[in-house]
Formats: sequence, C-alpha cells, structure tokens
Amino acid sequence: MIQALDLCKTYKLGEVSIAVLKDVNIAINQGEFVSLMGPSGSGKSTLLYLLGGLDKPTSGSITVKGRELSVMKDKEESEMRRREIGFVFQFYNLVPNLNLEENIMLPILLDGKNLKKYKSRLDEILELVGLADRRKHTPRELSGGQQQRVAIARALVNEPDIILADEPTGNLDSKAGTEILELFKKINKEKNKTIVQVTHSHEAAQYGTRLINVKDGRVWE
Ligand SMILES: Nc1ncnc2c1ncn2[C@@H]1O[C@H](COP(=O)(O)OP(=O)(O)OP(=O)(O)O)[C@@H](O)[C@H]1O
Repeated sequence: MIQALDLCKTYKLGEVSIAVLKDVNIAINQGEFVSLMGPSGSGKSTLLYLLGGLDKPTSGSITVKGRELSVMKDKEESEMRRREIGFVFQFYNLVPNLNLEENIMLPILLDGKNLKKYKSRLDEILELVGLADRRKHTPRELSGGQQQRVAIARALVNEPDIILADEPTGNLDSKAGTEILELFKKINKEKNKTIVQVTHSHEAAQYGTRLINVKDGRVWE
C-alpha cells in the first residue's frame, strides 16, 4: 500500500543541516494498522507527512498504491492525497464556523463533486462515528473526543484506502482517547482501511497490528 525506499530528509536552517530521516525503508501492506513510536524529535511526524505526500523527501522514493510520488505533477499528487489518503491531526483542524456536516463534507466540496449525491454516505459515516444526533453543531459545541470523531469522519468521506494520523489521541483524556482508538480499530477491521498512527503511548500502540520504532531518524520494527 505504501513503500518508502532509502528515504532521507534533511532540513537546512542557515548553515546548519539537520538529518531528520536517514535511509528509511518500510513497506506497509493493505489492512495493516501501524504505530510509529519513538522519542520526541526522532522524526515520526516527518516520516508520516512524507508517506502521505504532505512534504517531499531530500532523497529516496515513496510509492503509494503502486504510484511513485516524485514523478507526479503537483495537481496529480494533491488529487491522489485527497482521494486515497485521509489525514487526522492531534488538534483536529476543523473549520470553526462550519457545522459538523459541512466539516465532514469539505473534501467532497474541494473535489468539485455534487454534495447531494453523497447524503447517504454522510449518514453512514455519522452513524459509524456516533455523531448522527449532532450534525448541525459547530466544533466549539463538541468535546475534544467528539471533535476528533468529526475529523475521522472527514478523513473517511472520500473513501480513501489509507488513514494517516498524527498523535490522534495526544490531546484527549484517557477515556476519550480509548474511544478514538476503538474507532480506529473498527475502521481498520470492518472497513479494511490501512492505518498509520504516530503515538507516544504504548497503550495506543497496542491497538495496532504492528509497531515501528523511530529513533534518531532510523526505523526498527
Ligand atoms: N520544517 C522544519 N524545519 C526544520 N526542522 C524541522 C522541521 N520540521 C521538523 N524539524 C525537525 O526535525 C526533527 C524531527 O521532527 P518530528 O516532528 O518529525 O519529530 P517527532 O518524532 O514527530 O517529534 P514529537 O514526538 O516531539 O512530535 C526535529 O528536530 C525538528 O525540530
């Protein structure tokens, strides 16, 4: 589903170069739920963003569903991201003045599709994330856990095969965090989505099917 070959990422700050990822090789298969763990600053988020095409490697290649990102034109790559990958972030990144339905439908809108045709999909997703009775609420009227469920619904609405999540429970208390992890597990098992999460928590990593440790820009399984 995703393959990284000899991936390197170096940030240049003035005269100083920081090698954040060093010859990373990983292959993530369809249906896996992978947890990326490691110390702060080890390169986990950088790796996640590279795998999802949100940032570009300094060298090496990334292939998503058989297509190499580096040879794609920008428009092609952003279309691929929108359709094949759902992103979930620690701080939800919802649009505050849009209601829950509108937030979830944003990727459909951005894809220039007719929203009316997607009503039954929206209903199904709202049911899945347990927010069918909150559809007209705005994000500020929801708890953190509920906001994260909206973000997950938004990530699913284009029916991508891959979900990439950067510390999705990092801002939640343990009860809300557990609910989000249970939801990811369900999405992985029942919807057969491939999931990669960055986490600091061993407990959160237990929900995954595989653990990849990132340390000093290198990976160990
Ligand atoms: N845009 C950037 N410019 C310069 N340096 C960056 C940039 N993004 C990340 N870094 C550096 O790359 C290193 C790895 O950062 P990254 O966010 O990938 O680590 P992480 O393992 O996810 O950390 P944390 O667990 O604290 O979120 C850090 O030293 C960070 O300062």
